[in-house]
Amino acid sequence: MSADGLPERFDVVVHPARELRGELRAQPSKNYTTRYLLAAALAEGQTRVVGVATSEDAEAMLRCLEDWGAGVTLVGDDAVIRGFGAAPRAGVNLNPGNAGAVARFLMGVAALTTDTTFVTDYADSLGKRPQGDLLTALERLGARVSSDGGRLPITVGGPVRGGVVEVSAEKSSQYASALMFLAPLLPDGLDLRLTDEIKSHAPLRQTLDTLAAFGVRATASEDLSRITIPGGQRYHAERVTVPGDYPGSAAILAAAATVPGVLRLSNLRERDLQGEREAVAVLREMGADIVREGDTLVVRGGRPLHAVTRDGDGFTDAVQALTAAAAGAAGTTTWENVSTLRLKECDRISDTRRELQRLGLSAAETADSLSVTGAERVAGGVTADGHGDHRMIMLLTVLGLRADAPITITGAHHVRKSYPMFFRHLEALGAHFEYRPTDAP
Ligand SMILES: O=C(O)C1=C[C@@H](OP(=O)(O)O)[C@@H](O)[C@H](O)C1
Ligand SMILES: C=C(OP(=O)(O)O)C(=O)O
Repeated sequence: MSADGLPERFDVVVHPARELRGELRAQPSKNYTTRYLLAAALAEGQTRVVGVATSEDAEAMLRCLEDWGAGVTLVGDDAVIRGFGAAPRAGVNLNPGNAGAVARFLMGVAALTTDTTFVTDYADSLGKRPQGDLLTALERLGARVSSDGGRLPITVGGPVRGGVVEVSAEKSSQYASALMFLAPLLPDGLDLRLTDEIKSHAPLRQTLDTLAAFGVRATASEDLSRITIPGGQRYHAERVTVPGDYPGSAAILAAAATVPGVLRLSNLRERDLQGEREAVAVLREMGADIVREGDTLVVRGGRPLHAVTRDGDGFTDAVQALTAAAAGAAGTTTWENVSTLRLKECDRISDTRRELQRLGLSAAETADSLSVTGAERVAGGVTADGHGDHRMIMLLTVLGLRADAPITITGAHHVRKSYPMFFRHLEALGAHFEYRPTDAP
């Protein structure tokens, strides 16, 4: 059994919920957890990271940082990190699990070592995701890079001095973020030129926010196409606190908006650089009753919703949760400009369209958009594929809560990648699940 009391690997049976009612505290942010832990390890001395996430991605970052020589002590909900500064241990094999941001950020920093090799057990997920744009930028800086056609396993080695370098931001913002973490520790720093269409601006601003929190000077053009970080700097922060997680909360908010009841969800600060805070505005635009009381959102569920058309790139990690709400909204909802969704843990455009259709919903896709036509009822009584993707599992779960008959989701344990307490949180609101152990990975 795992810490959440659930089987190590399981399929979940989602029973329809008549009502969701109660209070929850949003879990710690995945994006800020990975950033603060890495920055703390790049500092010399000790940093307390208050309220870190306990997800698989957080554990992956902690594991890799320890392998690189950081001291990690978990004290209650906090992680106390003794950093290795600009000298991660050389000759190490790092395993980032299935965590894309962890893998990318560490591949950038690996230019501080003579050689670091990155491997993964998730050949069909992280192993398939593209790394070429980051590797090209690292090679332009003089790093030695070897890969399997731009995919893991990958070895990166320095030293590099820094300077002017271009990096494409069209497939992922994580490549640029990776170089931003490396930059201040290089002799010459980095003058980053982000090329092609820049996607996922919000995580780039979260990276800038993290550098500032650790005393690192950086300047960026308003459109983020140019980011300049002087070299010879040091990371330093005594203590940082991880804010609440908007991407995972978007699934809870979608559930609360589509099922009758009242939810109070706290620990979601109004001023926050996570793009997925926009999920609140989108749900309101759809007709949901959501009121903010400071850092708490109050949702009164069950109101009729209507479709919207939105550019989804600004809240990429909330698109699937919002799709679950859109599946019950009158009309056809379209998320535009979401091509990067094809490059996540699964192809979140085609695989989501397929699962929606499997549940009897009308859905469509183009190269960079996903649409769903809402239906008053979802029949349920089917087994859906979780695709090993935490956000697909959350989408399907929210649909199951509203279905006429139970929905079974395969590989539901993969929700632990970002939200280990997801099912327990919904149970606290009155949802009912069955957990069926499985030998499937
Ligand atoms: O920088 C980050 O922490 C992240 C950036 C986003 O990825 P892309 O930049 O690839 O869209 C997001 O989907 C991911 O969950 C986390
Ligand atoms: C894609 C995600 O994360 P990552 O890119 O870090 O794997 C996500 O959290 O939805």
